[in-house]
Amino acid sequence: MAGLVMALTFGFRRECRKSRRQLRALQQENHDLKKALDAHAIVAMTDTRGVITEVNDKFCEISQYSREELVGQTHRVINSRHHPRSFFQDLWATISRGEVWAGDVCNRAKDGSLYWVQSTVVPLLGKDKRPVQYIAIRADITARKEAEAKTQKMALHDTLTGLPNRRLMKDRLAMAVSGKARQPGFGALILMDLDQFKEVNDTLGHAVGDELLQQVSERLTRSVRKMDTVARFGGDEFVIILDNLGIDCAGAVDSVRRVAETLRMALAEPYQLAGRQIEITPSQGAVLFNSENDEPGELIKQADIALYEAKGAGRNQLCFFDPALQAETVERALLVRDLRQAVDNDEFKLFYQPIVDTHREVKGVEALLRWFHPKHGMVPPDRFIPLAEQTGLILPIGQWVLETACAQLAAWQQDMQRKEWTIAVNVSGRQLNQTSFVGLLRRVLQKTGAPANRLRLELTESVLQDNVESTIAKMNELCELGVRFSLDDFGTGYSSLSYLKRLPLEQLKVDKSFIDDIFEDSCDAAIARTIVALAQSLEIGVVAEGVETPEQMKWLVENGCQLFQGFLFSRPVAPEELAASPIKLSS
Ligand SMILES: Nc1nc2c(ncn2[C@@H]2O[C@H](COP(=O)(O)O[C@H]3[C@@H](O)[C@H](n4cnc5c(=O)[nH]c(N)nc54)O[C@@H]3COP(=O)(O)O)[C@@H](O)[C@H]2O)c(=O)[nH]1
Repeated sequence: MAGLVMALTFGFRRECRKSRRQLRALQQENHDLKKALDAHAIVAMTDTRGVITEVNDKFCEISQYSREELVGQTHRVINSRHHPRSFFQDLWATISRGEVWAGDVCNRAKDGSLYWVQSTVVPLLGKDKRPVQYIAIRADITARKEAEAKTQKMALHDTLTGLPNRRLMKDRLAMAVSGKARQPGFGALILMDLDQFKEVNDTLGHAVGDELLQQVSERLTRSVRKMDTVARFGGDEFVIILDNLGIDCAGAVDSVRRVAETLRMALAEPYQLAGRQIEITPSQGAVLFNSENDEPGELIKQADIALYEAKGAGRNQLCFFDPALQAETVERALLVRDLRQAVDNDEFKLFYQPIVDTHREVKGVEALLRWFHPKHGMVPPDRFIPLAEQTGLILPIGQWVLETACAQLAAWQQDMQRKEWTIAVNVSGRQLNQTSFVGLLRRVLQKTGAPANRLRLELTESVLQDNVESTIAKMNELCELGVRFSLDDFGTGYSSLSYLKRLPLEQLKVDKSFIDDIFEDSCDAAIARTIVALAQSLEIGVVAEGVETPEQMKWLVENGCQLFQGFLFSRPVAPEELAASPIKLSS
């Protein structure tokens, strides 16, 4: 028995020593695990109410609170208010069920700075399988979140100005439009473009242009409410989204007008750039929206149409989108698209209208452009010349006209009947103002071999309104090449008689509108008579335009006019159809 007791005692002691060894080993393992966890993770333990019972050093380090300040508090102490209430409601619902919750949390440190943690909250369960406490294990992911935010900002913001870019603007517009389902009322989209930006870029360089865009962005942002969006649409185009403009349409229109005016005034203050004072004005197109069914892409197009109207109406102003304009604008846009191809596709033809003397002998012709559109047939110049002017396409088209007319003049040098004819070509202000215009015409004359003294350039009075001095200088340079000038549509503009005598003109053309009514309107007759007398006293020629009846011609001859153009003699025709002199009068 004693032997058995001893054996049991030894056995028991051995077992106890073994258990102690195992316990020490377990404690060591636990300690190592804790050390490893502390080195890597931010750890906190809470009770079931969320009161912090234990935190590790990393928690104190990242939150900047001491252990004493944290234990006994809930996690509210580090709440950043970044997440909505529902975020934490979801967290608590998950862990209260005894499930693990994982997610990214933005917290606020003691000094107010924000930090991000990737968080896993593990409930420790009691015998009844209900949580008795929670362990939160977190990793600092602030750097990753900052990098992500930076990438996202770059993807959604314009690098030059820092403003929301086109993509973000479209998102915000889509949000504002869809918000109409919950909150009725008007919002508005303003599309804005800087009227003189191209000149700033061209004359002062792109660096100055960039600085101007930055200053414009700041002024725009300062001029609207925080809730409004100012975005850069691209180039010198900006978009402003206004929301919550009320449920009354007229009131919303008034608000948009007020904001547009504020923006216009903000941009009107001179800019100091590259040691120069620069002034710019904006053109603005606006459209209202008040239904979640409005299409953001369509709204942008409509604001663009309104912007186009504002520019066409003289710039530096606001136009609202008018649905009636839409069809016309679409048609115009299609025509411009086709006009771009027209020279290359050989769709233009020059027609010629004779200019005759008192014996109906042809003395020259006016070249008049015709566009034979593959689908629409003949498009009248009144329809496409203004579009060509607005888009700058008048430059390549005008060059084609000059080349074709000069080639015709050169060809007529071999034709005894037409050798002496002149060709008058209409030249727009935009063409004449090109710095390279004199060189261009010199090259065309050389290339075609046309006699320069048979070429007439027809200018309208409007061309002479701006930069009179430089226009006179350019006209004199062109005269040295041998070409001559006519002043077209005379009497319809605001020509100053004082500079008329300084212009190197060969003739005035009396506008058709005066000839039309010489028998009905005594004023028109007096004006036509005065223009003829003026030309005589300036010792230059005069051509009466739009002569349609023999009576008109008789009256003009009696009043001293020597040259005539009009349907009475011939409509503009293709060169091969030009009648021989003297022209038989049409009945
Ligand atoms: N910059 C350029 N402008 C051009 C060019 N080609 C034409 N145009 C301008 O387009 C406007 C319309 O021209 P068009 O339809 O050719 O009309 C001309 C004549 O057909 C018309 N005319 C002439 N006589 C009569 C007449 O007796 N009755 C009547 N109803 N119409 C008549 O007048 C137009 C000529 O006008 P003008 O140029 O003022 O002499 C017109 O403004 C053209 O200038 C081009 O190549 N470049």
